[in-house]
This record gives sequence, structure tokens and C-alpha cells, in this order.
Amino acid sequence: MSEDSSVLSAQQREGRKIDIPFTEVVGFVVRRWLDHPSLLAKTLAGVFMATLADIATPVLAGRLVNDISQHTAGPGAVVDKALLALRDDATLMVTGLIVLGLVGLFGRRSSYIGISHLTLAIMQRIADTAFARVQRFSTDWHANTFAGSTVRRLTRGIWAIDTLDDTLLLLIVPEVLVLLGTTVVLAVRSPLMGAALGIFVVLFAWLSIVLTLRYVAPTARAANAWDTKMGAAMADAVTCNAVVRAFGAEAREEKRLHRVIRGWRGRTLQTWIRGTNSANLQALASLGMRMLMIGLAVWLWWQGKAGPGDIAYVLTMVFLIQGYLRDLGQQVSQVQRAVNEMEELVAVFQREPAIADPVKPEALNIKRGEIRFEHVRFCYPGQKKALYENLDLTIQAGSRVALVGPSGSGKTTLTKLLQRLYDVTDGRVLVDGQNIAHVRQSDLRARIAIVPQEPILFHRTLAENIAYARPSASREEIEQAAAQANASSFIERLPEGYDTMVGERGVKLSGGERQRVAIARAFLADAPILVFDEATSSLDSESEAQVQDAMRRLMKDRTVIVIAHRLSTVVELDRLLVFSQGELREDGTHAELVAQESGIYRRLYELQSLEG
Ligand SMILES: Nc1ncnc2c1ncn2[C@@H]1O[C@H](COP(=O)(O)OP(=O)(O)OP(=O)(O)O)[C@@H](O)[C@H]1O
Repeated sequence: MSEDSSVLSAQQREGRKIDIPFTEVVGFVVRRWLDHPSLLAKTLAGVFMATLADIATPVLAGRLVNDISQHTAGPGAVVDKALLALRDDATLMVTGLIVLGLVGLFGRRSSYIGISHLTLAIMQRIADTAFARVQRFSTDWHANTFAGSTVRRLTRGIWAIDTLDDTLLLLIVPEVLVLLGTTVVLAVRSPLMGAALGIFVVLFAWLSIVLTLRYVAPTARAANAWDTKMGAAMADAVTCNAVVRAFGAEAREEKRLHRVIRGWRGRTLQTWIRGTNSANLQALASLGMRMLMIGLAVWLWWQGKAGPGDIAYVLTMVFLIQGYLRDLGQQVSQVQRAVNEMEELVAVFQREPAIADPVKPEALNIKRGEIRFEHVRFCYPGQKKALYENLDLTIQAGSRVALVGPSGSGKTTLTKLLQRLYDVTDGRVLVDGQNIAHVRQSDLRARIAIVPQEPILFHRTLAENIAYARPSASREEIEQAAAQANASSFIERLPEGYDTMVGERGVKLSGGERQRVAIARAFLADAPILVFDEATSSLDSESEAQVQDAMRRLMKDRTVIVIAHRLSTVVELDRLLVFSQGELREDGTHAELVAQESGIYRRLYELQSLEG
């Protein structure tokens, strides 16, 4: 399944139901168990030990009752050999019951310790891998998926593993073993009762599974989809809180969220009611089993085929089994709920990144920074019409080039192809003669520094944000980069200087300050290729002068691509490439292009001069 196979709106994606078969999710978990064989063995050994103790308990209890009921001599009676043997046997049974109790305790402890290690090891590995996979999903996937819902899906799925492990290994495995073991033991004593119990247990398991998968699971799945929706809606509104407040739209957002919460409540209530109905039906069935088994035992006693010991055994066993069956019913529902909660996490593991690294990546060798687009055709996923058809373009190493053109003409896309955020549909992109599809993406991107239109900063310190391009940079190097980016003056004015936390996405800084931090990052990256994405479009003249001054310094001795709407900022560059609807229409210096009478560039330039 390719993540880009269909481009849906964010709402469609968030609202859609993921339908991964139950067995696939359980298979996913079992494979994770097998990754840790010794922890799994330790857990199961404990489970078997405790279960065997449970199965043997009614046998010993039955024999004890038998001994006691045969010991008919009152006080002062002659203690003969037979009585002594009965007393010895009773003492043995009592000792056996104590030992079984201790074995059960030890087995349970060992299984709990084993499963704690096993589950946490699996949760840790899954959390690591899921995060790594999500980070590598395409730009489109991230654009189409709410961050809040992604976090919700992953955390919900990871916690569901805990429930699933506990329920399957600690509860269902012993329950099935006890049911099987007891049926066998009973069949040995009374084939009729053994057969009745065996048939009943199979029917009960079938009923539980059918009720769970056919009756409860569909509504639980829908409830989960609404739960994801709720997380997404909350995260969206909280992230855009500044916009909400600016428009005084708090009530509107609350109403919007209220609708989602109402939808979630309806689906969740339906799931809970169905869960209760299912549990009641199972309880009714197990009550029927109890009546049947006790009735059968009494009937056998009437026939003289069962003594008090047999009746005691059957009663102990029936109460034990009824408890197990009631639990089994609940546990099957619990497994189903956990499986539903894991479906979206498993989907993350099934989705392949749209852009994969080559199996054997070449070593990247970018020195000069010459960029070449050869016969490039590119079509956005889900779009019918290609943006570029047979695009041929060479940007000389060390040259400073501007991409110009109306909105939507394909300027930004060109830089995305250069970073390999998308693969070209046809043709190839070369840097210093090397096909960028043959190298590791992270290597390629480390050699291209980007100063985006709206730099996004982490909610970390300024020093950490600047050093993001080179985490090994010393404080001196960070300060030097900030100075070159004209950022040191504003940073030093802050009370905590370089140790100031910048707020989520950098909200505590102004646009110009954020841009200078981004430029400082690019200085530290020291990459041979530099991309400016309309870096000065939203700044006041003082900030713009500072940013431009820093930009000029940064451009020295690098291959530079500037995406610009404000043409005044690019007149002095070596070459202007003018795009229109994905086509490279004009190519030359500012002087050459303004000289073209009916040229696109000249028209744009004149329009902007008039505005100026
Ligand atoms: N992820 C996407 N999926 C589908 N189409 C897209 C995607 N991103 C961009 N486009 C389309 O591709 C075309 C080129 O977009 P691009 O962002 O390259 O234009 P641009 O010249 O940089 O525009 P602007 O100056 O407004 O930023 C536009 O028609 C845009 O709608």
C-alpha cells in the first residue's frame, strides 16, 4: 500500500475507518513476542505452572472430601489401619493443597515479572519504530494528517499492546488451559460429564467470538475513528489558538468540537451497550452450563454412579469453570477492543514511505553544487496533469539564481524535487553529476540548506535551534553563526540570551527574528547549496535590510536558489528563471529580461514597480 495512492482531504482521512483484519493485528503482536523469546518463555512458564496448580486443586479437594466422608468413626472409636490410611491421605491432600497454592503464587509472580519486561520491551521498540516511520512519511501525508490525531493513534495503539499482552498471555492462555485440563480430568472420571463440558466450552468460545467480532467490533471501530477525530479537532483548534482568538471565534470552535464530541459519545455509548449485552448473553450461557453440570452430577448420584467426593469435585470444578468462562467472555471483548485500538498503529507499519532510500546508496559527493534537471516530468500524486513536462535546466555551481513567476507556477516544487521530497515521474535530477535518487535522502538534505518562508522553530532554546543544522557545534560557533545572521543583537537583549526557550513553533519571536535564526542555522549547516524561499516577503524594512544583509553574506561561494515574489530582491542575482504553469518560459539576467518587450518578467516587474 503506497501512502500516496490516494489523496484525500484531511477530514476524509481522519474520518475514514481503517479495516485491518483481526488476525493481522494479532499476528503483528505475536511476531513482536517472538522477537523476545526468552521473556516470552519466562512468562509462559509461569503461566503454565500457575494453571497446572489450578487444574490440580479440585482433584485434591475432591479426594480430601472423599477421605473425610469415609472417616465415619466418632471420638473414642478404635483407630484401625483403614482409618489411619484415610487420615494419612487427608494430611497428604492438605499438604498438597498448600503446595499447589504456593506453586500457583510463584508461577503467577514469575509470569507477571516476565510480562512486564516483555510488554515494555515491545512497547519501546514499537514507539521507536512508529515514530521513525511517521517522520519519514511524505510531505503530502503530513499535510493531510492532523498532528494531534497521529499522536493519539500512536499512543492509543502502544497502550493497547499492554492490554493485549496481559489479556492474551496472562488471562486467556491459562483460561483455555484450565478449561481443557478440567475437561480431560472430568472425562477420565466420568466420560458423560467430560463430553458435556467439552461440547459446552467449545460452544461458549464460539458464541464469545461471534458476539465480539460481529456484534461489538464494528461499533468499537467506529468509536475509535471518532476518538481519533476528537483528538485531531482539539489539536487543530489549540494549534490555531492565535487565529481563534484574533477572530473572537472561541464559541464557534467550541460548538464545532462539541459536535465531534457528540458523535464520539453516541458511537462509544453504542459500543458499551453492545459490550454489556454480549457479556449478559455469555453469563446466561455459563449459568446454563452450571445447571447442566450440577444436574448431571446429581443424576449420576441417584444412579449410584457418583459419591460425595465426585459431587464435591464437580461443584468445585463448576464454580471454578464458571468464573473462568465469565472471565473468558470479558477477555475476548477486551482483546477485541485492544485490537481495534491497535488497527491504526498497525496501519502505520503497513504503509511504506513514498520515497525510499536505495538499497545500496552511493556515497554522496557534492563539492561544487551544480544542479541539473534532465528531461524531468513531474506530476503531484493524485493530480491528472503533470506540472513539469520535459524540463531541462542546469544551474551552474556557485551561481545565484532566482525562480520567478506567478503564484502556482511551480517555483517551490522545483526546490522540493531538488531535496527529493518527491520523486520525479520521469527524467532525473543530478547534483554534481550524481543522480539524487541513488544517494541517502538524509545525506542529500544535509548538503542543501533551506531558509523557508515561515521558519518553524522547536520549543527548545535559541542555541539548540541554531545548532539544529549541526548538533556538534560549540557555543562559540553558534554565537558566530548568529552574528553572521544579524541575530546576535536581539538574542543578547533577551534575559536568558541563547538559553531562551522560543515557544511552540517559535511563537515568542517576531517573523524577522525567526528568519534570522533560520539564516544562522544555514550558516552552521555550511552546505554548498542554499535555498531561500521568499525569505523577506513579510518583513518591515528594517528587518528586511538586516535579513538581506545576512543573506548576502550567506550566499557567498555557494549555489543559491532564491524563490522570490518581490522582484526588487532578485535584480542583482546572476540569473532569473521565469516559470509559468510549470514551464520554464524565460531565462536570463534582470537586464536581459526587462528588455523583452512582451515578456512575462517585464510585465511582472512593471506591475511591481507601479505598486512600489
Ligand atoms: N502537495 C501538492 N499536491 C498537489 N498539488 C500541489 C501540491 N503542492 C503544490 N501543488 C500544485 O502545484 C502547482 C505548483 O505549486 P508551487 O508551490 O510549486 O507553486 P509556486 O510557484 O511556488 O507558488 P507560490 O508562489 O504561490 O508559492 C500549484 O498549482 C499547486 O496547487
